Amino acid sequence: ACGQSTDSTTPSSPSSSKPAAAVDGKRLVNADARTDQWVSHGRTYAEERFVPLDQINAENVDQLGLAWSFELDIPRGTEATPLLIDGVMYATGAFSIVYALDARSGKLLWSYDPKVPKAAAGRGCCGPVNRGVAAWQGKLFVGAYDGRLIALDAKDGKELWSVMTVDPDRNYTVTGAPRVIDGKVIIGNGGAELGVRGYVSAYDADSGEQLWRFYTVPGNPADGPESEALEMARKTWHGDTYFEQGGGGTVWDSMAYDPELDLLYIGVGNGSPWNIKYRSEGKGDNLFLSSIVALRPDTGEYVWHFQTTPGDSWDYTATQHIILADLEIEGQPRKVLMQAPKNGFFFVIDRETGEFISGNNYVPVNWASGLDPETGRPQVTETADYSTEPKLITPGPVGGHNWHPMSFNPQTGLVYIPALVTANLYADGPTPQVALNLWNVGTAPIDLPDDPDALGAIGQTTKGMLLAWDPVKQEAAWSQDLVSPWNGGTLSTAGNLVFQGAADGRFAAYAADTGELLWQSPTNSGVVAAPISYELDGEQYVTVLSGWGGVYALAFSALQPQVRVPAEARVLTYKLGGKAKLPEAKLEPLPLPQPPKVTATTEQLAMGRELYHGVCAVCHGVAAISSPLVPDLRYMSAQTHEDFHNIVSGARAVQGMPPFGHLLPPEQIELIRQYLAKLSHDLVARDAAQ
Ligand SMILES: O=C(O)c1cc(C(=O)O)c2c(n1)C(=O)C(=O)c1cc(C(=O)O)[nH]c1-2
Ligand SMILES: [Ca+2]
Repeated sequence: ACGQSTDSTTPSSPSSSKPAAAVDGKRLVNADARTDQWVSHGRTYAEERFVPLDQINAENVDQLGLAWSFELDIPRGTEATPLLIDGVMYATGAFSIVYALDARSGKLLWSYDPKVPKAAAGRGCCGPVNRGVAAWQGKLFVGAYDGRLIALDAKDGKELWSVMTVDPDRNYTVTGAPRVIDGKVIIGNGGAELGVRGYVSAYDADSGEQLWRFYTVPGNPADGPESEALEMARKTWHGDTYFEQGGGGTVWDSMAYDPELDLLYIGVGNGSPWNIKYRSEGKGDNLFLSSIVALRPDTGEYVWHFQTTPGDSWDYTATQHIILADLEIEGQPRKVLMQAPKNGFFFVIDRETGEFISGNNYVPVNWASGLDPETGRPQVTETADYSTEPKLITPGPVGGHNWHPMSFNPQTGLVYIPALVTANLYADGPTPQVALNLWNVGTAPIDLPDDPDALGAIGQTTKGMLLAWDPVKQEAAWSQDLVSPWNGGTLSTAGNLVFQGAADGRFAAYAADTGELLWQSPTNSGVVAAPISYELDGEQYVTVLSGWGGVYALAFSALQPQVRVPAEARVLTYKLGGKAKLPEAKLEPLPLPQPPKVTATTEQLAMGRELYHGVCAVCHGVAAISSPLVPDLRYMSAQTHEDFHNIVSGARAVQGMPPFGHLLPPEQIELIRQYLAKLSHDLVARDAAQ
């Protein structure tokens, strides 16, 4: 029983002598035909994340159970989509660790740890996550968080080559999955919150030699003319200081490829800093920020672009998942590209030309009143301008949709979006020097307002949605509300199902046509990754990685009190009648702290709060309310209070606490400590009052 393989190669078991991960151009281009494989990130080059299998379907999904699970080494943000090649599953975990598992049993075949220095966690915006590997002719490729692109022998995980793809003196990180096109490994990077210039590069799969690099924003004006594309882009920037702050435009996640048109599509991120006032004298479109750019994969040559947020000032990246599909629009077959970028508008673009076809907002937005019907250019409102006073803007910087992959079911014609409904109080703010390795976004630090009205407005509008979007009608078909905005990516199947994990520790299946919740099962930790499905020996499986994490999990526990999940990370594989059990979820309440005396004045505490939110909150959480991924500083012991200055200065760098001694003088560290002690006292007082 070899499933529905439609080519002559029979699936091999991991113990056979067949070469591992023998993926070539033919297999990648024809990936849709093999339901016993998942050979590239979005299953196919078009990245639909749709599996034409219906053994598990809306009628029997209630019998789905765990077949096996495998625990990962690091219980932190787990964002990877695994690959499934000839019976072997290739997954990645936090800090870019790679695992090869026997897909039938979940048994570990090998693992590879690139030994990313733990303190590097502080060099990225959003945690040391990794979204998966790519495969080509016996090799696997992983982008390590510290900027290396590493080739492994798929058979045993031995390192074959490793190249540094970034300037290690700037705050670049790599979180996205590489893609391979005709022997070229394509990889981008992140860092646009910390002052970098974005680009995407191609490396030779055999040798690791760099073949081309496409920068997404203009370089140092002092260096003279650049490529034609960048000369065109330069005309949309003002002043010449953007270069010192990087400019941004990182390509940190999405890519897709159309083999017929031979076009590689990349999703480009936000400006660095966010605030256009400090980047481009407050004006200009700033190409290719927040754009989808089409390139020739052989050379990296620019072909066309479509900018989703001209003059981005809100971290509205267009790095969100890109799906290629053929749709009938107004009676005409159209080759389209679809994206739901952070800015809240769903775009359907002609993927041959980059021409705008249609668009509409898929979540509430107040930064724009709509799109120009001809060009698709957002019509920006007064509300979006925070240059003179703070503004409550929707969506916030985590977007209406973040990196969590969506999926497209050609049978229902719907796109299933893991949507976020969020708002943020944007205000003009400082731009610390890039060399300080701090967030440098030119807006006030993330915080929540004390004003109960403003806080209420944010809290009430914050939720998650599994949103079924009709890309032809540009309207919702149905949606399901979720307690946290931050949930898993989606998978569509021919069994009229959509699979999605959730923040509150569940993996669920919904009817693709109606949205009815049909099945759910506990996952202990929260799920942010996207599932895959495949069949082995005639049986259909669904796999998803659990592991609560990513930027919202770290920073915004204060806004999602319902989400109390333990820090655990696993590969979870399900099948009909599966009987395996997960260990009991462990989430012990933390013992109440015995905080030291607060000696700071009210004014000093306010300064401590501001410093905390400027430096600490992106990992330890706004208002110091943290997820269990990193220590909740309100619960610090007396000993930790004593060691606080040393810890902040680097004493726990090997455990992953980045050193901040170079930028925080002892008086400021003390103010932060006092602020935290004050929060501890508040906690104790609240407990006593209950
Ligand atoms: O601008 C960038 O370079 C960049 C990089 C990344 C990243 O690499 O993870 C994220 C973001 N931005 C970002 O804006 C964002 O919301 C985000 C969420 C996550 C995550 O993994 O949860 N990464 C990133
Ligand atoms: Ca960003």
